[in-house]
Amino acid sequence: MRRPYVLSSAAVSLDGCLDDTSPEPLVLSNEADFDRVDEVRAGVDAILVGAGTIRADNPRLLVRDGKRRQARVDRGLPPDPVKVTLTASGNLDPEASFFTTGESEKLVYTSSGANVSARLRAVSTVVEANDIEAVLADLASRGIRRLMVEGGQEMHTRFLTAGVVDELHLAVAPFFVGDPAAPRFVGPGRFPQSPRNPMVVAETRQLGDVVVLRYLAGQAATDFTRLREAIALADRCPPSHTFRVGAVVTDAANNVLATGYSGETDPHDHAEEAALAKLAPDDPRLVGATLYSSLEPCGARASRPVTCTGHILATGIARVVFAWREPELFVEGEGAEQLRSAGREVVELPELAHLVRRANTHLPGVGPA
Ligand SMILES: NC(=O)C1=CN([C@@H]2O[C@H](COP(=O)(O)OP(=O)(O)OC[C@H]3O[C@@H](n4cnc5c(N)ncnc54)[C@H](OP(=O)(O)O)[C@@H]3O)[C@@H](O)[C@H]2O)C=CC1
Ligand SMILES: Nc1c(N[C@@H]2O[C@H](COP(=O)(O)O)[C@@H](O)[C@H]2O)[nH]c(=O)[nH]c1=O
Repeated sequence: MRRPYVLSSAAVSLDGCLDDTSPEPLVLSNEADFDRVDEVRAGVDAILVGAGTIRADNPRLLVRDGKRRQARVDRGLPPDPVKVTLTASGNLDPEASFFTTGESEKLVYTSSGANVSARLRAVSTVVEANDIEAVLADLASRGIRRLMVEGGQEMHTRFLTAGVVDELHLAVAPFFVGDPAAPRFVGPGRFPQSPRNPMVVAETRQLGDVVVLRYLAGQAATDFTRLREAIALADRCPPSHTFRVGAVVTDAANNVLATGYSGETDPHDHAEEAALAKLAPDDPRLVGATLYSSLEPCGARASRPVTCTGHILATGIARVVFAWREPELFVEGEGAEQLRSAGREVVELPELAHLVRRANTHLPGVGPA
Protein backbone atom coordinates (compact mmCIF):
# COMPACT_ATOMS: atom_id res chain seq x y z
CA MET A 1 0.00 0.00 0.00
CA ARG A 2 1.25 3.48 -0.80
CA ARG A 3 1.13 5.51 2.41
CA PRO A 4 2.87 8.53 3.93
CA TYR A 5 5.89 8.23 6.24
CA VAL A 6 4.31 8.37 9.71
CA LEU A 7 6.08 10.17 12.57
CA SER A 8 4.31 9.92 15.94
CA SER A 9 5.19 12.49 18.57
CA ALA A 10 4.21 12.77 22.23
CA ALA A 11 5.30 14.41 25.45
CA VAL A 12 4.92 12.16 28.49
CA SER A 13 5.47 12.23 32.25
CA LEU A 14 7.76 9.72 33.98
CA ASP A 15 4.71 7.50 34.54
CA GLY A 16 3.80 7.66 30.86
CA CYS A 17 0.89 10.12 31.03
CA LEU A 18 -0.02 12.50 28.20
CA ASP A 19 -2.02 14.79 30.45
CA ASP A 20 -3.58 15.02 33.90
CA THR A 21 -7.33 15.23 34.53
CA SER A 22 -7.52 18.97 35.13
CA PRO A 23 -9.42 21.05 32.52
CA GLU A 24 -6.22 22.72 31.25
CA PRO A 25 -3.78 20.73 29.06
CA LEU A 26 -0.75 19.63 31.08
CA VAL A 27 2.49 21.28 29.95
CA LEU A 28 5.14 18.55 29.73
CA SER A 29 7.53 20.14 27.22
CA ASN A 30 9.80 23.07 28.04
CA GLU A 31 10.49 25.96 25.67
CA ALA A 32 13.35 24.18 23.92
CA ASP A 33 11.23 21.09 23.39
CA PHE A 34 8.27 23.07 22.03
CA ASP A 35 10.75 24.61 19.59
CA ARG A 36 11.93 21.11 18.58
CA VAL A 37 8.30 20.06 18.02
CA ASP A 38 7.81 23.21 15.94
CA GLU A 39 10.76 22.20 13.75
CA VAL A 40 9.27 18.72 13.28
CA ARG A 41 5.90 20.29 12.37
CA ALA A 42 7.65 22.49 9.81
CA GLY A 43 9.10 19.37 8.16
CA VAL A 44 5.84 17.50 7.53
CA ASP A 45 3.01 17.76 5.01
CA ALA A 46 0.21 17.12 7.52
CA ILE A 47 -0.41 16.98 11.30
CA LEU A 48 -3.05 14.64 12.74
CA VAL A 49 -4.75 14.62 16.14
CA GLY A 50 -7.83 12.66 17.22
CA ALA A 51 -11.16 14.35 17.89
CA GLY A 52 -10.58 13.77 21.63
CA THR A 53 -7.54 16.06 21.54
CA ILE A 54 -9.45 18.78 19.68
CA ARG A 55 -12.17 18.62 22.34
CA ALA A 56 -9.69 18.50 25.27
CA ASP A 57 -6.93 20.89 24.16
CA ASN A 58 -8.38 23.05 21.38
CA PRO A 59 -4.99 22.95 19.53
CA ARG A 60 -4.11 25.21 16.61
CA LEU A 61 -1.46 22.92 15.09
CA LEU A 62 0.41 25.71 13.29
CA VAL A 63 4.12 26.27 12.64
CA ARG A 64 4.97 29.04 15.12
CA ASP A 65 8.43 30.18 14.01
CA GLY A 66 8.29 32.83 11.28
CA LYS A 67 11.57 31.74 9.63
CA ARG A 68 10.33 28.15 9.37
CA ARG A 69 7.05 29.35 7.86
CA GLN A 70 8.97 31.41 5.31
CA ALA A 71 11.30 28.48 4.52
CA ARG A 72 8.25 26.34 3.72
CA VAL A 73 6.87 29.05 1.43
CA ASP A 74 10.28 29.32 -0.28
CA ARG A 75 10.05 25.56 -0.97
CA GLY A 76 6.65 26.08 -2.62
CA LEU A 77 4.70 24.73 0.39
CA PRO A 78 1.92 26.37 2.40
CA PRO A 79 3.25 27.97 5.64
CA ASP A 80 1.39 25.39 7.76
CA PRO A 81 0.92 21.66 7.19
CA VAL A 82 -2.53 20.30 6.34
CA LYS A 83 -4.55 19.53 9.52
CA VAL A 84 -6.13 16.10 9.87
CA THR A 85 -8.49 14.62 12.44
CA LEU A 86 -10.52 11.45 12.95
CA THR A 87 -13.99 11.30 14.47
CA ALA A 88 -16.55 8.50 14.52
CA SER A 89 -19.21 10.61 16.24
CA GLY A 90 -18.85 13.81 14.22
CA ASN A 91 -18.87 15.63 17.55
CA LEU A 92 -16.51 18.48 16.67
CA ASP A 93 -17.06 22.22 17.17
CA PRO A 94 -16.59 24.11 13.88
CA GLU A 95 -15.44 27.05 16.04
CA ALA A 96 -12.50 25.01 17.43
CA SER A 97 -9.06 26.53 16.71
CA PHE A 98 -8.25 23.48 14.55
CA PHE A 99 -10.77 24.83 12.00
CA THR A 100 -10.53 28.58 12.54
CA THR A 101 -6.75 29.12 12.55
CA GLY A 102 -4.32 28.93 9.61
CA GLU A 103 -4.98 28.82 5.90
CA SER A 104 -4.11 25.17 5.35
CA GLU A 105 -6.65 22.53 4.39
CA LYS A 106 -8.55 20.76 7.21
CA LEU A 107 -9.42 17.11 6.63
CA VAL A 108 -11.95 15.25 8.79
CA TYR A 109 -11.96 11.46 8.41
CA THR A 110 -15.07 9.77 9.69
CA SER A 111 -16.56 6.30 9.63
CA SER A 112 -19.51 5.74 7.33
CA GLY A 113 -22.86 6.78 8.78
CA ALA A 114 -21.38 9.40 11.15
CA ASN A 115 -23.53 12.42 11.86
CA VAL A 116 -21.49 15.28 10.42
CA SER A 117 -23.13 18.70 10.58
CA ALA A 118 -23.38 21.06 7.61
CA ARG A 119 -21.44 23.61 9.70
CA LEU A 120 -18.54 21.19 10.08
CA ARG A 121 -18.62 20.40 6.36
CA ALA A 122 -18.45 24.14 5.64
CA VAL A 123 -15.08 24.49 7.42
CA SER A 124 -13.44 21.22 6.39
CA THR A 125 -13.23 18.45 3.81
CA VAL A 126 -15.04 15.41 5.20
CA VAL A 127 -13.88 12.01 3.96
CA GLU A 128 -15.31 8.60 4.81
CA ALA A 129 -12.65 6.07 5.83
CA ASN A 130 -13.24 3.06 8.03
CA ASP A 131 -9.73 2.28 9.20
CA ILE A 132 -6.24 3.76 9.58
CA GLU A 133 -5.02 2.15 6.34
CA ALA A 134 -7.86 3.83 4.40
CA VAL A 135 -7.03 7.19 6.01
CA LEU A 136 -3.36 6.82 5.05
CA ALA A 137 -4.17 5.74 1.50
CA ASP A 138 -6.42 8.76 1.07
CA LEU A 139 -3.76 11.10 2.52
CA ALA A 140 -1.21 9.67 0.08
CA SER A 141 -3.61 10.29 -2.80
CA ARG A 142 -3.74 13.95 -1.69
CA GLY A 143 0.04 14.28 -1.90
CA ILE A 144 0.79 13.86 1.82
CA ARG A 145 4.21 12.17 2.03
CA ARG A 146 5.10 12.91 5.68
CA LEU A 147 2.46 12.77 8.39
CA MET A 148 2.98 13.77 12.04
CA VAL A 149 0.62 12.15 14.56
CA GLU A 150 0.52 14.33 17.68
CA GLY A 151 -2.02 12.38 19.78
CA GLY A 152 -3.86 11.67 21.90
CA GLN A 153 -3.86 8.26 23.58
CA GLU A 154 -6.34 6.59 21.24
CA MET A 155 -4.65 7.88 18.07
CA HIS A 156 -1.19 6.75 19.23
CA THR A 157 -2.58 3.34 20.17
CA ARG A 158 -4.38 2.89 16.84
CA PHE A 159 -1.47 3.98 14.66
CA LEU A 160 1.12 1.96 16.59
CA THR A 161 -0.95 -1.22 16.77
CA ALA A 162 -1.72 -0.89 13.04
CA GLY A 163 2.07 -1.15 12.49
CA VAL A 164 2.20 2.01 10.37
CA VAL A 165 4.45 4.18 12.56
CA ASP A 166 7.92 4.66 11.03
CA GLU A 167 9.34 7.03 13.62
CA LEU A 168 8.43 7.86 17.21
CA HIS A 169 9.50 10.91 19.23
CA LEU A 170 8.94 10.80 22.99
CA ALA A 171 9.75 13.83 25.11
CA VAL A 172 9.97 12.73 28.75
CA ALA A 173 9.23 15.36 31.42
CA PRO A 174 10.89 14.92 34.86
CA PHE A 175 7.76 14.40 36.97
CA PHE A 176 4.94 11.98 37.69
CA VAL A 177 1.21 12.54 37.21
CA GLY A 178 0.10 9.65 39.41
CA ASP A 179 -3.61 9.85 38.58
CA PRO A 180 -5.03 6.50 37.39
CA ALA A 181 -7.62 8.38 35.33
CA ALA A 182 -5.02 10.39 33.37
CA PRO A 183 -4.55 9.40 29.70
CA ARG A 184 -1.46 7.26 29.08
CA PHE A 185 0.71 7.52 25.95
CA VAL A 186 -0.97 4.32 24.71
CA GLY A 187 -3.64 1.97 25.97
CA PRO A 188 -3.46 -1.84 25.84
CA GLY A 189 -3.07 -3.44 22.40
CA ARG A 190 -1.08 -5.79 20.17
CA PHE A 191 1.98 -3.76 19.23
CA PRO A 192 4.24 -5.09 16.46
CA GLN A 193 7.24 -3.72 18.34
CA SER A 194 7.54 -6.38 21.04
CA PRO A 195 10.57 -7.56 23.06
CA ARG A 196 11.39 -9.85 20.11
CA ASN A 197 10.97 -7.06 17.56
CA PRO A 198 12.07 -3.86 19.28
CA MET A 199 12.34 -0.41 17.76
CA VAL A 200 15.76 1.01 16.92
CA VAL A 201 16.98 3.93 19.04
CA ALA A 202 18.07 6.58 16.55
CA GLU A 203 18.81 9.41 18.97
CA THR A 204 18.68 10.52 22.59
CA ARG A 205 18.84 14.23 23.29
CA GLN A 206 18.66 16.27 26.47
CA LEU A 207 16.90 19.63 26.20
CA GLY A 208 17.24 21.11 29.68
CA ASP A 209 15.16 18.92 31.98
CA VAL A 210 13.36 17.14 29.12
CA VAL A 211 14.85 14.03 27.49
CA VAL A 212 13.90 13.38 23.88
CA LEU A 213 13.97 9.80 22.58
CA ARG A 214 13.76 9.13 18.85
CA TYR A 215 12.94 5.59 17.67
CA LEU A 216 12.62 4.04 14.23
CA ALA A 217 10.61 1.02 13.10
CA GLY A 218 10.24 -1.12 9.98
CA GLN A 219 12.07 -0.04 6.83
CA ALA A 220 13.26 3.21 8.47
CA ALA A 221 14.94 1.17 11.24
CA THR A 222 16.49 -1.25 8.74
CA ASP A 223 17.86 1.61 6.63
CA PHE A 224 19.31 3.40 9.66
CA THR A 225 21.02 0.25 10.97
CA ARG A 226 22.45 -0.87 7.60
CA LEU A 227 23.64 2.63 6.73
CA ARG A 228 25.51 2.87 10.03
CA GLU A 229 27.19 -0.45 9.13
CA ALA A 230 28.22 1.01 5.77
CA ILE A 231 29.59 4.13 7.49
CA ALA A 232 31.61 1.98 9.93
CA LEU A 233 33.15 0.03 7.01
CA ALA A 234 34.95 3.22 5.91
CA ASP A 235 37.23 2.76 8.95
CA ARG A 236 38.91 -0.05 6.96
CA CYS A 237 39.93 2.25 4.08
CA PRO A 238 43.71 2.53 3.62
CA PRO A 239 45.13 6.07 3.95
CA SER A 240 44.29 8.09 0.83
CA HIS A 241 43.75 11.59 -0.55
CA THR A 242 40.21 10.80 -1.71
CA PHE A 243 36.89 9.94 -0.03
CA ARG A 244 36.77 7.21 2.63
CA VAL A 245 33.44 5.47 2.00
CA GLY A 246 31.78 2.19 2.99
CA ALA A 247 29.00 0.26 1.20
CA VAL A 248 26.68 -2.65 2.01
CA VAL A 249 24.41 -4.44 -0.48
CA THR A 250 21.38 -6.32 0.89
CA ASP A 251 18.75 -8.42 -0.88
CA ALA A 252 15.02 -7.73 -0.68
CA ALA A 253 14.84 -9.68 2.61
CA ASN A 254 17.68 -7.62 4.19
CA ASN A 255 20.34 -10.35 3.92
CA VAL A 256 23.83 -8.95 3.26
CA LEU A 257 25.04 -9.90 -0.24
CA ALA A 258 28.32 -7.97 -0.29
CA THR A 259 30.24 -5.17 1.37
CA GLY A 260 33.01 -2.87 0.18
CA TYR A 261 35.12 0.14 1.07
CA SER A 262 37.17 2.70 -0.81
CA GLY A 263 40.60 1.46 -1.88
CA GLU A 264 39.73 -2.13 -0.93
CA THR A 265 41.81 -3.80 -3.67
CA ASP A 266 43.20 -0.79 -5.56
CA PRO A 267 43.57 2.90 -4.63
CA HIS A 268 40.97 3.85 -7.30
CA ASP A 269 38.24 1.51 -5.95
CA HIS A 270 35.06 3.21 -4.81
CA ALA A 271 33.17 1.45 -2.01
CA GLU A 272 30.02 0.68 -4.08
CA GLU A 273 32.21 -0.58 -6.94
CA ALA A 274 34.20 -2.81 -4.57
CA ALA A 275 30.97 -4.31 -3.18
CA LEU A 276 29.33 -4.80 -6.59
CA ALA A 277 32.53 -6.37 -8.01
CA LYS A 278 31.80 -9.32 -5.70
CA LEU A 279 28.44 -9.95 -7.45
CA ALA A 280 27.43 -10.55 -11.07
CA PRO A 281 25.35 -7.60 -12.41
CA ASP A 282 22.58 -10.06 -13.39
CA ASP A 283 22.59 -11.85 -10.01
CA PRO A 284 18.84 -12.43 -9.43
CA ARG A 285 19.28 -11.55 -5.75
CA LEU A 286 20.00 -7.97 -6.83
CA VAL A 287 16.42 -7.58 -8.10
CA GLY A 288 14.72 -5.50 -5.41
CA ALA A 289 18.01 -5.18 -3.51
CA THR A 290 19.22 -2.11 -1.57
CA LEU A 291 22.66 -0.54 -1.77
CA TYR A 292 23.75 1.41 1.31
CA SER A 293 26.61 3.85 0.83
CA SER A 294 27.95 6.37 3.32
CA LEU A 295 28.45 8.83 0.41
CA GLU A 296 26.14 9.57 -2.53
CA PRO A 297 27.18 7.23 -5.40
CA CYS A 298 29.29 9.12 -7.93
CA GLY A 299 27.56 10.30 -11.09
CA ALA A 300 30.75 11.57 -12.73
CA ARG A 301 34.25 10.31 -12.28
CA ALA A 302 37.80 11.14 -13.31
CA SER A 303 39.67 7.97 -12.30
CA ARG A 304 37.72 5.25 -14.20
CA PRO A 305 35.25 5.11 -17.11
CA VAL A 306 32.21 3.68 -15.26
CA THR A 307 30.62 5.63 -12.39
CA CYS A 308 29.14 3.93 -9.34
CA THR A 309 25.74 5.12 -10.55
CA GLY A 310 26.47 3.30 -13.82
CA HIS A 311 27.43 0.12 -11.94
CA ILE A 312 24.18 0.31 -9.92
CA LEU A 313 22.04 0.93 -13.02
CA ALA A 314 23.56 -2.19 -14.64
CA THR A 315 21.90 -4.27 -11.87
CA GLY A 316 18.36 -4.75 -10.56
CA ILE A 317 19.10 -2.76 -7.38
CA ALA A 318 15.84 -1.01 -6.52
CA ARG A 319 16.88 1.30 -3.69
CA VAL A 320 19.94 3.35 -2.81
CA VAL A 321 20.33 4.77 0.70
CA PHE A 322 23.11 7.22 1.54
CA ALA A 323 24.03 9.72 4.26
CA TRP A 324 26.19 12.44 2.73
CA ARG A 325 25.55 14.22 -0.55
CA GLU A 326 28.83 14.33 -2.48
CA PRO A 327 30.45 17.73 -2.00
CA GLU A 328 31.86 18.97 -5.28
CA LEU A 329 35.54 18.52 -4.42
CA PHE A 330 36.74 16.50 -7.38
CA VAL A 331 33.89 16.29 -9.93
CA GLU A 332 30.24 17.42 -10.14
CA GLY A 333 28.20 14.52 -8.81
CA GLU A 334 24.40 14.29 -9.17
CA GLY A 335 24.42 10.51 -8.73
CA ALA A 336 21.18 10.73 -6.73
CA GLU A 337 19.39 12.59 -9.52
CA GLN A 338 20.64 10.12 -12.16
CA LEU A 339 19.40 7.19 -10.09
CA ARG A 340 16.01 8.81 -9.46
CA SER A 341 15.46 9.68 -13.09
CA ALA A 342 16.23 6.05 -13.95
CA GLY A 343 13.37 5.04 -11.63
CA ARG A 344 15.41 3.81 -8.65
CA GLU A 345 14.30 4.82 -5.16
CA VAL A 346 16.85 7.09 -3.45
CA VAL A 347 16.70 7.69 0.30
CA GLU A 348 18.92 10.29 1.96
CA LEU A 349 19.58 10.12 5.72
CA PRO A 350 21.40 13.43 6.30
CA GLU A 351 21.12 12.91 10.08
CA LEU A 352 24.07 10.49 9.72
CA ALA A 353 26.11 12.76 7.42
CA HIS A 354 28.20 14.13 10.32
CA LEU A 355 29.69 10.63 10.82
CA VAL A 356 30.76 10.51 7.16
CA ARG A 357 32.25 14.00 7.35
CA ARG A 358 34.17 12.89 10.44
CA ALA A 359 35.75 10.08 8.40
CA ASN A 360 36.74 12.54 5.66
CA THR A 361 38.32 15.49 7.46
CA HIS A 362 41.59 14.73 5.60
CA LEU A 363 39.99 16.19 2.44
CA PRO A 364 40.44 19.87 1.55
CA GLY A 365 37.28 21.87 2.28
CA VAL A 366 35.70 19.30 4.61
CA GLY A 367 37.30 20.78 7.72
CA PRO A 368 37.19 19.46 11.27
CA ALA A 369 34.13 17.35 12.17
N1 LIG B 1 1.24 15.21 25.79
C1 LIG B 1 0.99 15.16 24.50
O1 LIG B 1 1.92 15.11 23.68
C2 LIG B 1 -0.42 15.13 24.03
C3 LIG B 1 -1.46 14.96 24.92
N2 LIG B 1 -2.74 14.82 24.46
C4 LIG B 1 -3.78 14.50 25.44
O2 LIG B 1 -4.47 13.32 25.03
C5 LIG B 1 -5.80 13.36 25.53
C6 LIG B 1 -6.76 12.99 24.42
O3 LIG B 1 -6.59 11.62 24.08
P1 LIG B 1 -7.82 10.73 23.61
O4 LIG B 1 -8.98 11.07 24.46
O5 LIG B 1 -7.37 9.33 23.55
O6 LIG B 1 -8.20 11.35 22.21
P2 LIG B 1 -7.63 11.23 20.73
O7 LIG B 1 -7.11 12.56 20.35
O8 LIG B 1 -6.75 10.06 20.56
O9 LIG B 1 -8.97 11.05 19.92
C7 LIG B 1 -9.81 9.93 20.13
C8 LIG B 1 -11.01 10.08 19.23
O10 LIG B 1 -10.65 9.79 17.89
C9 LIG B 1 -11.80 9.34 17.20
N3 LIG B 1 -11.47 8.04 16.60
C10 LIG B 1 -10.72 7.06 17.12
N4 LIG B 1 -10.63 6.02 16.27
C11 LIG B 1 -11.33 6.37 15.18
C12 LIG B 1 -11.62 5.74 13.95
N5 LIG B 1 -11.13 4.54 13.66
N6 LIG B 1 -12.36 6.39 13.05
C13 LIG B 1 -12.84 7.63 13.31
N7 LIG B 1 -12.61 8.28 14.46
C14 LIG B 1 -11.88 7.65 15.38
C15 LIG B 1 -12.92 9.24 18.20
O11 LIG B 1 -13.61 10.47 18.10
P3 LIG B 1 -15.18 10.62 18.40
O12 LIG B 1 -15.31 10.43 19.88
O13 LIG B 1 -15.47 12.02 17.96
O14 LIG B 1 -15.88 9.59 17.62
C16 LIG B 1 -12.17 9.13 19.52
O15 LIG B 1 -12.93 9.59 20.61
C17 LIG B 1 -6.00 14.76 26.06
O16 LIG B 1 -5.94 14.73 27.47
C18 LIG B 1 -4.85 15.55 25.50
O17 LIG B 1 -4.43 16.61 26.34
C19 LIG B 1 -3.03 14.93 23.15
C20 LIG B 1 -2.04 15.15 22.24
C21 LIG B 1 -0.67 15.28 22.61
N1 LIG C 1 1.02 19.34 26.14
C1 LIG C 1 1.99 19.10 25.22
C2 LIG C 1 1.68 18.84 23.87
N2 LIG C 1 0.40 18.82 23.46
C3 LIG C 1 0.09 18.80 22.04
O1 LIG C 1 0.19 20.09 21.50
C4 LIG C 1 -1.07 20.48 20.98
C5 LIG C 1 -1.24 21.96 21.10
O2 LIG C 1 -0.79 22.52 19.92
P1 LIG C 1 -0.83 24.10 19.64
O3 LIG C 1 -2.22 24.59 19.95
O4 LIG C 1 -0.50 24.23 18.22
O5 LIG C 1 0.16 24.72 20.56
C6 LIG C 1 -2.03 19.66 21.81
O6 LIG C 1 -3.25 19.46 21.22
C7 LIG C 1 -1.33 18.37 21.86
O7 LIG C 1 -1.45 17.69 20.62
N3 LIG C 1 2.69 18.60 23.00
C8 LIG C 1 3.98 18.64 23.38
O8 LIG C 1 4.88 18.40 22.57
N4 LIG C 1 4.29 18.92 24.66
C9 LIG C 1 3.36 19.14 25.60
O9 LIG C 1 3.71 19.40 26.76
